Amino acid sequence: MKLVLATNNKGKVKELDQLLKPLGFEVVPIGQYPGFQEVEEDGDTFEANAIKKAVAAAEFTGELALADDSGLEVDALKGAPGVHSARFAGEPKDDQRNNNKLLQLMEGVPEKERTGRFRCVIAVSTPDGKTQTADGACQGLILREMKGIGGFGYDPLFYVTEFKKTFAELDLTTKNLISHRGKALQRAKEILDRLRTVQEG
Ligand SMILES: O=c1nc[nH]c2c1ncn2[C@H]1C[C@H](O)[C@@H](COP(=O)(O)OP(=O)(O)OP(=O)(O)O)O1
Ligand SMILES: [Mg+2]
Repeated sequence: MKLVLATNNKGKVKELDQLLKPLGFEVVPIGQYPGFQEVEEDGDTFEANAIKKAVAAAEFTGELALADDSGLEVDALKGAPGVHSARFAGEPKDDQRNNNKLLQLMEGVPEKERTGRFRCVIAVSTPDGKTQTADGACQGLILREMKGIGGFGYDPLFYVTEFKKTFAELDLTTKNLISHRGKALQRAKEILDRLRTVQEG
């Protein structure tokens, strides 16, 4: 069964692909459908944005579509950048500038107050516009300098105590096991299973 990934983020595609392939889905990134207009992510919540992206992709392609809206909540910044994570340092969205801005805002914040978490909401939408969501979170600390070269986004600054490593130092399989995205997808599996049972009878 075909499953369109409603994301242009190559890092997400890589992670979601590894999680979804074993489930037997034929995973196709939306980039392979020319002419798809990226939706404006103007929702107040991860959920609203994820739904918006999934619905648009399912409608455009006529296939089952899965979207991910995610971001980093930093306690010392009262939950920022949150839903605005991708464009934290303005347009165009840029991981390096976002990380630099985060480092700057966190200057002088003591160890104990450097807590935060990634959140992810996955939305699954059918071509007839029915949508279901699943969420996941992963707790960590914001480092004072970037560490590691893997992953994407804020990964080099996000330190997981349990592994004594940043997300950028973990291999894909380990990140998927513990990440916000991995956890959300674990929950989304049930949604996908049900949809497939209905479809394939
Ligand atoms: O595992 C992660 N590791 C590091 N950073 C992450 C992660 N997960 C989300 N993030 C950051 C990247 C981006 O700054 C924002 C997501 O924004 P978000 O709008 O959901 O994704 P996006 O614009 O990159 O791609 P798209 O909307 O096409 O799916 O949070
Ligand atoms: Mg986005």
